[in-house]
Amino acid sequence: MLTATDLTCRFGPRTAVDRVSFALDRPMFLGVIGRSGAGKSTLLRMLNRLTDATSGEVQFKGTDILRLTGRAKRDWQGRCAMIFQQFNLVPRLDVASNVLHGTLSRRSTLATMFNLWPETDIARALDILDRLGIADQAPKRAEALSGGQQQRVAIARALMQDPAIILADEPIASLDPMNAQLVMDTLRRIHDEDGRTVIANLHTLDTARRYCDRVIGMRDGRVVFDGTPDQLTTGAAREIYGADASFSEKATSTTLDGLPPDTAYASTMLET
Ligand SMILES: Nc1ncnc2c1ncn2[C@@H]1O[C@H](COP(=O)(O)OP(=O)(O)OP(=O)(O)O)[C@@H](O)[C@H]1O
Repeated sequence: MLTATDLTCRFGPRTAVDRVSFALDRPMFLGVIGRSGAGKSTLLRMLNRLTDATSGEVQFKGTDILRLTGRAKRDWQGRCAMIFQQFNLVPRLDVASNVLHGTLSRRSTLATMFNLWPETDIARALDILDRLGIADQAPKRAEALSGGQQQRVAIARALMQDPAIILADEPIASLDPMNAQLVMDTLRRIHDEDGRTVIANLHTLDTARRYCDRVIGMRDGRVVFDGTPDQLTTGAAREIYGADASFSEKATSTTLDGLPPDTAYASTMLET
């Protein structure tokens, strides 16, 4: 279905992603973990064509993704929607309009300028918001919502494109544990109910273990782990995070509440 072969990205002398290969033979929930700078965001951005690969190949259902240009490239970016850590909403715009912006790639400039949305699109946007439990927020400005609500609006905007794949670049890194869980539950539900593939960059092991069918671990641009959550042992985590024998599982946990302050601090250091 989706195959990456020897995917590489160099920024000058720096190799951000180094010959990464993986194949998804069916829709799944894939987690990508690794410490800061491991190349996770660059990998996702290459899949979506936001960043140009230096070499390698990406195939989706027989299409050579890295060769797409113009309209075909924009269509791919719709089928492979991306959500970001900082939500990337228009803060002063109402929630419903933010969601409707998910259809921008197939609208005329004139219709966009005059904020003219077809009724069918408006009804669909409201249905999606309802499904994600935030329909009552539709008239509010995006900036008035909590972080967890804003991320669900971003997911709703992605769903407007009816994507086959959702790429989530650290979707919960700015959220408190409760909102992080809400957002991860939402992404998992979208995979389970719609059969969409979700590929999520995650900072924490416990989240990867809990939500993913498969986990890829990156270190210095390379894949150093590719397996199921069960195979993600403390030893495997050490290999991914490059930590020494003092490596603590708790230091990559999102559940900071029960941890002593210094452990929570260590977690923050690993995560940023
Ligand atoms: N546009 C760019 N120009 C130059 N270097 C870049 C660019 N984007 C990323 N890099 C470098 O590539 C490497 C991988 O970065 P990337 O953001 O993909 O890592 P990451 O694992 O997603 O890290 P983080 O969790 O901090 O976002 C880093 O060394 C980063 O500094």
